[in-house]
Amino acid sequence: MAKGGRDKKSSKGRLDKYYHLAKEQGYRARSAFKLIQLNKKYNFLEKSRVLIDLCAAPGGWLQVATKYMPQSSLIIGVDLAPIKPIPNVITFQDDITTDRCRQNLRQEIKTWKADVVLHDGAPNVGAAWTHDAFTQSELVLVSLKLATEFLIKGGTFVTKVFRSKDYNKLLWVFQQLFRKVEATKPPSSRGVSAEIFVVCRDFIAPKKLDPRFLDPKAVFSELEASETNKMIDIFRPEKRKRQREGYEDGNYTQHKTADVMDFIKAEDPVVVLGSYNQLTFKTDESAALLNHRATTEDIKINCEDLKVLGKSDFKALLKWRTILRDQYKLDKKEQAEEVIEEEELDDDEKLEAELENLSKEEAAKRKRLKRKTNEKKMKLITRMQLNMTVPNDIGLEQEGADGQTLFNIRKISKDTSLAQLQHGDMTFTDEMMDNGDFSGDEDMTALHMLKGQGYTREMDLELQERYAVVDKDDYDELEDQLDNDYERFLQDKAERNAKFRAKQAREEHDEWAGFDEKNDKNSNTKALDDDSSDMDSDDSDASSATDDDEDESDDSDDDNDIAGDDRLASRPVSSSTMTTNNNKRSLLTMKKKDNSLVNDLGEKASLARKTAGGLSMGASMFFDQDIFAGVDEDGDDDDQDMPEQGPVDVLDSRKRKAEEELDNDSDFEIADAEEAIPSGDEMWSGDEDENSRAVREAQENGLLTAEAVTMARQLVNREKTKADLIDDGFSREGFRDKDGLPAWFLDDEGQHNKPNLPITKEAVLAIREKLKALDARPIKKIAEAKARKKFKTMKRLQKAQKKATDVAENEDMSEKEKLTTINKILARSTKSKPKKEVKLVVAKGSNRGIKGRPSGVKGRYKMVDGRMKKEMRATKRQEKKKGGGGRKK
Ligand SMILES: C[S@@+](CC[C@H](N)C(=O)[O-])C[C@H]1O[C@@H](n2cnc3c(N)ncnc32)[C@H](O)[C@@H]1O
Repeated sequence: MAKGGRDKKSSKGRLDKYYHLAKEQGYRARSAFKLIQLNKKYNFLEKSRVLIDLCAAPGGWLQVATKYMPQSSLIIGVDLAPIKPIPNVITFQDDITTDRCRQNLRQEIKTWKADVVLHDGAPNVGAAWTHDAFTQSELVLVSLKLATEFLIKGGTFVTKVFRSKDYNKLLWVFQQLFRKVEATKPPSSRGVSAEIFVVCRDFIAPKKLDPRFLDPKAVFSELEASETNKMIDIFRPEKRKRQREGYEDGNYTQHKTADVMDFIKAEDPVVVLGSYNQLTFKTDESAALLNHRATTEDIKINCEDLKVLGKSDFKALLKWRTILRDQYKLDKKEQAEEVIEEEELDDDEKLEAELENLSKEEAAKRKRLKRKTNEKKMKLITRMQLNMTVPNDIGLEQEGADGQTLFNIRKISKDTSLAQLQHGDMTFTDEMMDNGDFSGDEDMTALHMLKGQGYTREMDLELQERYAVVDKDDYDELEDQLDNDYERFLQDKAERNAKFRAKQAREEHDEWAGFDEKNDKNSNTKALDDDSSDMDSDDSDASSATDDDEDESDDSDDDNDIAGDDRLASRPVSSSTMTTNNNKRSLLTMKKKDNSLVNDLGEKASLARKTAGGLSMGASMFFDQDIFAGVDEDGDDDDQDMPEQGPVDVLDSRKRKAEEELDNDSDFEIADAEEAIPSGDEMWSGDEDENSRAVREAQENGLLTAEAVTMARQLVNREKTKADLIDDGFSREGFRDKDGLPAWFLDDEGQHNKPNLPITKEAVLAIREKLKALDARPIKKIAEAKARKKFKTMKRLQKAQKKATDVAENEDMSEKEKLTTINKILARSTKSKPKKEVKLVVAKGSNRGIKGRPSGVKGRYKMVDGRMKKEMRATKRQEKKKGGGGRKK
C-alpha cells in the first residue's frame, strides 16, 4: 500500500529537485523554497522582528523565517495540524477561522505588531477543486483579516491564492489595503499548480475599515457579467463569446486536445486555440481535412502544439479555418439571416445606415493609417534608443510609414540575415513579418516564397475572393482583425499560464532594456497624444490630470497617509461614473488623488447594481488598477474601425470595450510582472548560502579539481551552458533514498559511488602544475623556523666578522697567529651550539610528588615517572629476549 502510494507520488514528479534540496538542507517541506525565493525577491524577512505564519504546519516557512530573520525575533506559527517544536518559534494548534485563534495570537504577540504575516494555507486540495478553491479564497480573506488586525503600518502580507474566478476580487481587496501588491509564482511552485503568491507590501493600516472588505459574501458576490461583450467579427459575422471566468473550472493542468472540427465549428476559434494544447485529426470528418489542399504541412505542424504558435502561425490557422468554414458553408445560415434582417429596413433607414457605414469606414481607414504611422514612429524611436537607427534614416523610415514602399528585400541581403536565410533559419522572416516590416504586396509574396507553405499566398487570394476584397485596405482590415485576435490569444494564454506570463514579462523587459519607466511612459503618452489629436479636449484634460496626479501621489506618499486612512472607511466612489471612458478617467483621477483607493465596497457594489446597463463591480475594480495609467486611448477607436459592426450606440461600444478589458484580468499581473518578475533563473537560486560559499572558496583558492577546471573551460568556451551543468547535476543516483541505510554502507557508497565527471588532459595538466607549485611552498612553521635559523646564523657571522676584524687589527699578534685565530673564530661561528643537556630526574624517593626544582639539581631538568622508565626498559628486555629466543628456536 505504502509502496503504491510512493510510486504514485514519484510518477507525478512530486519528488523534484526542491524536494531533495529541502531534505538535504533539513527543511520540513519543499514549500520552504517558495518563501526563500519570495524573500529573495522582496527582502521582507531580514528587516522584520515579528512574524506570524498562519497555516504553518509542518513548519517549513517557520524554519526559513528563523534562518533569515534577525536573532531573537518573535516568530509565531499556527495551524490546524500540530507543528513539531522549532527553536525560538512559538507554535500552537488552532483553526485560523476561529475567534479563539485570534485571541491566542493576541496573547502571544501582546502589544506588539507583526512586520510580516504569512499565509500558505490550503484546504485539502483534492477532488472538488471548485469548492476547494472557494474555501481557499475564504481562507485568504480570513488571513487578510488577521493581518489587518496584527500588521504594523507598512507591514507585509504574503498569501497563496489559487487562480480561480475569485482571484481578481482578492487582488482588488489587497490593493485597497496595501500600497504595493504583486502576484508572482516562484520557480519552486510547480508549473502545474494553479497556486500563485501575492506579496502585499506597505500596509496602509486604516483606522477604520468597512467590514465588507473582508466579508467573503460581499467580496465574492459578483454582479453577473452583463451581456454586452459582443464584438462583431468582420471575419466571421457571428457572436464572439469570451471566457470571462478565466480558466475552465476543474481543468488546469492537463494536456488538452480538441478535434480540428471543434476548432472549425467553434464560435470563437481564439478561445479554442487558447484553451487547448493540440488539435487532432482523429474523427472521419477531420481526417478528411488532411487531404485538403489548404491543409499544408505547416498547418498540421501548427495543430500539433498550439502553445508555441507564433503570430504568423496563428493567422495562418485562422485563415485556414475561414476557408474550411466557407467550404462547409458554416457561415451561410447566419449570412442569410442577416439579409432577412436587412430586408426589414425601409429605404430611408437603409440609406442612413449605408451612409453611416460609409463614414465609419472612412474614419476607420483614417484611424488605421494614423495608427500605422504612429506604430512606425514608435518603432523608430525604439530603434534610435537602441542605437539601431541614426536620425538621418528617419526620412527613409517615415517614407514607409504608410506601408506602401517600405519593404526592403535589400534589408535581408545587406546584413547577416541573408546568411541566416541561406541556412534555413526563418526566424528573421518571422520577426520581420511580425514587426510589419514586410508591407507591400510584392514583399509579402516574396516573403511567402521564402517562408514556404504555412502562410500561403494562395490562401490569402482565396480569402480576398471570399470577402470580395477590392482594395488592399480591405485586406488590411482582415489582417487587423487577425492581429486583434492574436492579441486576444496571447492574453488568454497569459491568463492560463503563469510561466508564460513570466516569460512574456521578461521578454518585454529585455526588449526595453535601456528605457527607464519614465521614458517609456513618456513615449507612450507621446504616441497617445499623436494618435488622439482629434480627441475632445475633455479627454486630454482628464488624462493629463491623471498623469499629474500620479506624480503627485508618488511624491506625497506620506502626506496622504492619514487622509487616505480615514477615508478608507467613509468615502464612497460611484460606479455610475464609469459608464463612459471620460468617466473612467475621472474615476482614475479621483483614485489617484486619494492615493489610497478609499472606497466603500458596499456602496460601490450597490451603485453598480443600480446602474442599468452600467459596468459591473468587476469593471470598476478593473479601472482601479494602476495599469490604466498607460491605457491606450486609441484602442477605443479600434472598435469603431470595424465597418461590419454596423450602426452601434457609442455608449454600448464603450461598455463593450470596458467589459472586454475587464476580461483581460491578467493585465494586472502582467503589469506587475514587468516590474518585478526576475529576468532569469539566477534570481531564484535555491540555496544561496551554499552557492555563495562555493563562489567564495573558488575565488580564494581557485579551482582545485580537474573536473572543476574542465567545467569552467566548457563554460568559458560556450561548449556548455549553466543550464546544462545544472541538468547534469541531477541524476537518479543523487536522489537515492538513504534513510535507514547502515553507516558502513553509506561510507562505502560515498567512497565508490561517485559521478564520473569528464575531464580533459589540459585540465589535469593545469591542476598538476598548480599542485606542484603548492607543494613547492613550505608550510608556515617550517618557513618560520628556517628564517629564524638564517637570522641566527647571520648574527653569529656578524659577531665572528667583528672578532676577526679585531684580531686582524691587533698589532701584537704575528700574521700566522692572526690567521689561525681567525680560522678558529669562523669555524666556531658556523657550528651551531650544542644543545644544552636536559637532566632527567626520576620522581621517586625524596623527589616523589615534589613541586619545583628537586634539591641538588642544576641546569635544565625534566621530571620523569620511574615506572615509565622501568616499563620501557622491561619492554626492551622482553623484545630482546623474544628476538633471541626466536633465533634459538
Ligand atoms: C501547504 S500547508 C502549509 C505549509 C507551510 N507553509 C510550510 O512551509 O510548512 C497548508 C496548511 O494549511 C493548513 N490549514 C488549512 N486550513 C486551515 C485552517 N482553517 N486553520 C489553520 N490551518 C489550516 C493545513 O493544515 C496545512 O498544514
